[in-house]
Amino acid sequence: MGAIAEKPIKQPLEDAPSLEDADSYTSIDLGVWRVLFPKEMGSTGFRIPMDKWNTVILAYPLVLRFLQEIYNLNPLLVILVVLLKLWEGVESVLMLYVSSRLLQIIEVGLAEGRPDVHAIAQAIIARLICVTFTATTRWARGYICPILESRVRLHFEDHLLRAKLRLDIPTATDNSSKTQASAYDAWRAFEGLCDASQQVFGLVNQLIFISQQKSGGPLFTLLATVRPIFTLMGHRTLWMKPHVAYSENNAFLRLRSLETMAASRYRGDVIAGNIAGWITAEYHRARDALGLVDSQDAWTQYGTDRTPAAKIAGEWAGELPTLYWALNAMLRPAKFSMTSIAILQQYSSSLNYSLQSLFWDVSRVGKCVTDIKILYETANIQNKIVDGDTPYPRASVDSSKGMEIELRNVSFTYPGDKAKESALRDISFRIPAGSLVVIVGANGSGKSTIIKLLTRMYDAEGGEVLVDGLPIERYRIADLRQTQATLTQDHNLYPLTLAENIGLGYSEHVDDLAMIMQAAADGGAAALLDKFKDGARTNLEPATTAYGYQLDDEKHKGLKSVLSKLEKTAEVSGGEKQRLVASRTFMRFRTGKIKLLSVDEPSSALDPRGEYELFERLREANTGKTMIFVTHRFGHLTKHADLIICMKEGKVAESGTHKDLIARDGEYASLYNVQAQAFAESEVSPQSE
Ligand SMILES: Nc1ncnc2c1ncn2[C@@H]1O[C@H](COP(=O)(O)OP(=O)(O)OP(=O)(O)O)[C@@H](O)[C@H]1O
Repeated sequence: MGAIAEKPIKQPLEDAPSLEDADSYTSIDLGVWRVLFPKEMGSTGFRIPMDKWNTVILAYPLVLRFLQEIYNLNPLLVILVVLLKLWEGVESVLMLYVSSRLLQIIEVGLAEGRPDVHAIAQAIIARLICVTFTATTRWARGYICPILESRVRLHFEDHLLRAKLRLDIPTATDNSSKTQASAYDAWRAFEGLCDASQQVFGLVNQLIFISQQKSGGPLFTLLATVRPIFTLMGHRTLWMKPHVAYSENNAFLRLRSLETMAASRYRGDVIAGNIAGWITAEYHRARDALGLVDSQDAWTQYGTDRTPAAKIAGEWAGELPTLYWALNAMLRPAKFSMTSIAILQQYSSSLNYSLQSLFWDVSRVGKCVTDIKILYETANIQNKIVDGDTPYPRASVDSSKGMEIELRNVSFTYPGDKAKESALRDISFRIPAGSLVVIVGANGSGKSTIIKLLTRMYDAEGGEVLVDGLPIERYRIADLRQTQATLTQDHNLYPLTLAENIGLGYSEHVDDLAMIMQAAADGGAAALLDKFKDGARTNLEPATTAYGYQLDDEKHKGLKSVLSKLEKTAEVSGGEKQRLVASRTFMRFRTGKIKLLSVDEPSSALDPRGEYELFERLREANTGKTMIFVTHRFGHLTKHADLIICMKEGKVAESGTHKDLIARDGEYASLYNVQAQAFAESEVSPQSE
């Protein structure tokens, strides 16, 4: 261990992140954390966040629209929920009233030596009625709110589903905070607004009631509010402050990485690599290196008082009501009794509680309004890939052979890319309509990126991508996508039936089983569909709602077996998945509209026969289509290709037919020879022995 302990903790980050606009924020260090705040806000002390309230006020029309939408879902339910919430504000005052009334009646009875049984019984019955009504309204709230919640969530889920589905890739990546908005936020925002209104209503009721009581009065009411206001003003919280917290403590970052390695996704690698011992030793070493530096989350550390002064002052402020009745007892002894002291104590603790709840609920209003804004903004996010207005195909162009493509001096860098060089640098080539093109090249040379530009997943940064002689951006995206079929290894299976997974290649015919079975046969998935009891109707990963809690392996075997049956999902191999996705592409061909097929290494998991058959069937479907294949394997495809584009480091190294490129003896020939040589060696070796 001694030797290990001397090694430096590896730097998980090469450098501290370079922070831009350093003048616009201040920072504080909290243990392993650094927290950045916008400068105008400062990092410490209490400040009324006027900017936040301005945001709240300016968002008023949006909040109104939000409330209106919820109201329209079910007006009766909404009115009921709001009334029940507001009732909470009346209930506390009512309880104060009946409690103090009972105490006063008892006091009078005790003083006179003759308790007024009738009045006491009345007060107790009033109290019981109050308690029963309170319990009933609480039950009603608990019963009715979830019904409204479920309606609100489904409504906003639908809204968000549509908003998110229309986003293109660069926009979705750039707006990740907005696209993470959830329908639950909508309900939380509604509930937050109701709670804040209820707290304001309840507090106003209490203040009016207490200040008008003989044993209370305005001065007492004022004194009773000092402590909660004082405590809340001194309360430091990161919760509602705009901030960024991050850690550059290498020992801490190392601990977090090592801890993650216990997750189930690394299980296989950790066991196979036999590195459990190494992980634990490294963990201990990082823990020792961290020493006594506080690694609790930044929020907790920020809220911890540095000195006891605030606490002491808060407690003193809390003594003001006591001081009030103690002084009154001395100065006006005739007007004071133990009962009035007890009532005053009730008032002061009730005000304390209400003010704390009010502060908490009102401070949540800012977050509620922000959530509402995000919900609506998600639907208004402008896509980065701007739609064109030219229909495709154009009536004036003969596109019966397929799509004609030309790239002129195209350059492209992925958004936020950390690489030194762009993914594509000044590339040009032309693909005549109806050609079979193969793009080859080393890993990372830009092959897939070309396909992404042709399908408008991204737009080129420099240069032009022309489709049938017109810049691709001029066409309507929906038209272009209708005429393109893309088959890559990145495609996923949907959590739907196998038939739907294939049928969605042509969504208008997703129920046409005969067509789906034909597409499955073309894509090599027919045997796979036969494998399952439910055939094409099998859902590999049905959305599961089953969950078990606190189940003991031994004691609850029965329940565990029920759970494992309910959770059952079916697995398919990587090659089988590729066959299903390929079948989806064949289904897509049946639309009869496809003019460009882009195939990007979709066969990595297929056996050699499967791959051969897939490519043959794709080639056979070439009528009226331009076909572009990205591949690392030099076989019959490259031999059949009308054009081979050989990429190197983001540029076109060379292009031509197989024969041309072999004769040129350049990059393509060198890549080809590496594969050809392996077969040549294995063929000659037995003879040479
Ligand atoms: N989403 C992305 N974000 C940032 N950089 C990316 C992204 N996708 C690819 N790149 C980078 O762009 C460059 C070109 O990638 P591309 O996927 O086009 O290469 P490729 O030739 O298809 O590679 P391979 O043969 O490994 O599939 C690479 O340097 C890669 O790291």
